[in-house]
Amino acid sequence: MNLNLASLVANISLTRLFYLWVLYRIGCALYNVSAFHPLSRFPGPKLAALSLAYEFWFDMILVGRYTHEIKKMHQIYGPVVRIGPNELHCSDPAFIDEIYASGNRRRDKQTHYLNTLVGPINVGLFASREHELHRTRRRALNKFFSRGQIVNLEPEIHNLTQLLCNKILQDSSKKPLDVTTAYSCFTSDLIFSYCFGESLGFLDQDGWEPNFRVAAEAIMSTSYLFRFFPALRVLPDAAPYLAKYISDSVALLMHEMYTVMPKRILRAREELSAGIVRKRPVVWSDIILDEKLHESQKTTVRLSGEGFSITVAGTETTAWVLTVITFYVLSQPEIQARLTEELKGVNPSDLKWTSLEKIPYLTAVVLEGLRLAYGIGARTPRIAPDEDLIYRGEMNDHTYEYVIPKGTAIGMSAVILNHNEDLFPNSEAFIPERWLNQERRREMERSLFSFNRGSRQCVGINLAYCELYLATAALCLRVFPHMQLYQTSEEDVRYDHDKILAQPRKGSQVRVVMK
Ligand code: HEM
Repeated sequence: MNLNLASLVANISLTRLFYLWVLYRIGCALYNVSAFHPLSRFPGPKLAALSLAYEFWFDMILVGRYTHEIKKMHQIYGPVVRIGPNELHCSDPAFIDEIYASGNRRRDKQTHYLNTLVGPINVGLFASREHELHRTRRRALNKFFSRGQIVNLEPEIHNLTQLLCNKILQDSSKKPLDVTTAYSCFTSDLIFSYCFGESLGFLDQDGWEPNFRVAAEAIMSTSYLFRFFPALRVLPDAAPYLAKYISDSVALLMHEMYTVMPKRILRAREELSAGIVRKRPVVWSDIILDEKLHESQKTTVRLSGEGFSITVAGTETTAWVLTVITFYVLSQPEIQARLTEELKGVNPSDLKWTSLEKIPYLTAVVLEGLRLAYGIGARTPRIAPDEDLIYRGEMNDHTYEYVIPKGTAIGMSAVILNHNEDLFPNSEAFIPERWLNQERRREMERSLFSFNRGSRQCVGINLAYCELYLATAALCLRVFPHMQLYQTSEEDVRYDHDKILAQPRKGSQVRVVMK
C-alpha cells in the first residue's frame, strides 16, 4: 500500500515536471516571437524565430540542408535575416570584416555551433568559445603555419607530392580510383609528419587503405546529433565501454582519438626527455617546450585533442579542393590544355611554391577550386560580446539598416558568399578566367570565404595553398595526361548538403582510370 502511494507520488511529480517543462518551452517560444525579444526587428520566417525546431527539420531530419533554406530567406527578406530564436545570418560580403573582425575586437563562438564537437576535439583551437582562450591557443600554433615556416617545409611537401603522383601512375590494379581517397592519403601523410615527426605511411602502403577519411567522415556524420541533443555529448567519452555496440568506423575513430593520439603526445614527451632533437620543427614537441604557453594548455588530453582537430581540419579540406580541381580540369579539355600550356617550362621534379604562385592561370584554377569546394559550407556564427554591430547595405534597390545587439550570434556561409552573382557571375560554373583580371581578382579574393576570415581564419591557410599549388602543378604535368574520369558527372562534386564540410549528394565519388 505504502509502496503504491510512493510510486503514485513519484509518477505525479514526473508528470507535473513534464507539464512544467512543456509550459516553460511554450513560454520561451512566445517570448521569442514577441516584440520584447531583442531580435524582434529582424526579418525572417516566424517559425524560425519561434524555436530551433525549424533548423532541426532542415539540418537533422533532411540532413544538412538549412543553408539552402537560409539562401531562400535572403532572397525574400534581404541581406540580414533571423534564422533562429537567437541567431542572425548575413549574405553581404561587405560586412565580412565586421562579423569576422581581427585584432583586439573580441569574437566568441556560439555554444549551439560548438555542440557539434565532442570528445577531445572539444579542447582544440577550433572549439575555443571565448576569444581570450582562443588567442592563447592560437598564438602557440601560429608560428608553425606562417608563410616562412611553410616555405621551410616545402621540400617535404614536394616529396610527398611526387610520391602521390608515382603511386597513382604505378597503380596496376586497373580498378577505378576514388581520387579523394588518394588525396586524403597525401594530405594526412603530410600533416602527421609535420605535427608528429612521422607520416602515417599511407602513400607507401600497397593500395589506398587504410586511410584517415573513414575517421574524419565518422566525426562529420554525428555533427547534427550532438548539436541538437547536447546531452548525448558524453557518449564518446563512454565509447571504450560501448565498443561492442558501435560501428567499425566510429570505433576506429574513437581508438584514434582516445588511444593513438595520446600515445603520440606521450612519445613526443619521451623523446624530449631523452634529448632527441629532430632536424626540423615537429609541431607537438615544440609546443610542449613553449614556455609562453600555460601548463594547463599542455596536458596530454589537451594536446591530443588539438592534434586530432588539426589532423581532421588539415586533411579532408585540402583533399576535397584537389578533387574539385581534378574533376573540372579533366572534364573541360580547354582548361586542361591552357593549364598545361602555362606550366610549360616548369620542371615537375623541382616545383617551387613562390614561382608557381606567379603563374596566373594556375592561380586562377586554384582559387576557382577553393571557391567551389567551399571548405565549411554552412554558417560559422560569431558573437561580438562588447560592441553592437552597425549594418548598412543595399539589396534589390532597397536600403537596409540594422543595429545588431552585442552578444548576438551572427554568421555567414561560404556556400552563399562564394555564389554571390554580382562578384561571381554564372557562379555555378567552374571558370578560372574570372580570376585573371587583377583588379577584379582583389575584390573577389576579399569575398572568397573558403578559409573564413578574421582572428579565427583557418590557421593552415599557407600550408593549404602550398599543397594546392604543388599538387595541382605536379598532377597536371605528370598525371592528368594519363588520367580520365570514370562514371563521374558534375553532380558528384556539386554542393548538396553540409556535414561540417560541404558535401556532394550521398554516395558521390570522383573516380578515374588511367588511359
Ligand atoms: C583548402 C583547405 C582548407 C580549407 C578550405 C579550410 C577551411 C577552414 C575554415 C573555413 C575554418 C574556420 C572554421 C570556423 O570558423 O569555425 C578553418 C579553421 C581551421 N583550420 Fe582550416 N582549412 C583548410 C586547410 C587546413 C589545414 C591544411 C590545416 C592544418 C593546419 C587547417 C587547420 C585549421 C584549424 C586548426 C582551424 C581552427 C582555427 C581557429 O579556430 O583559429 N586547415 N579552416
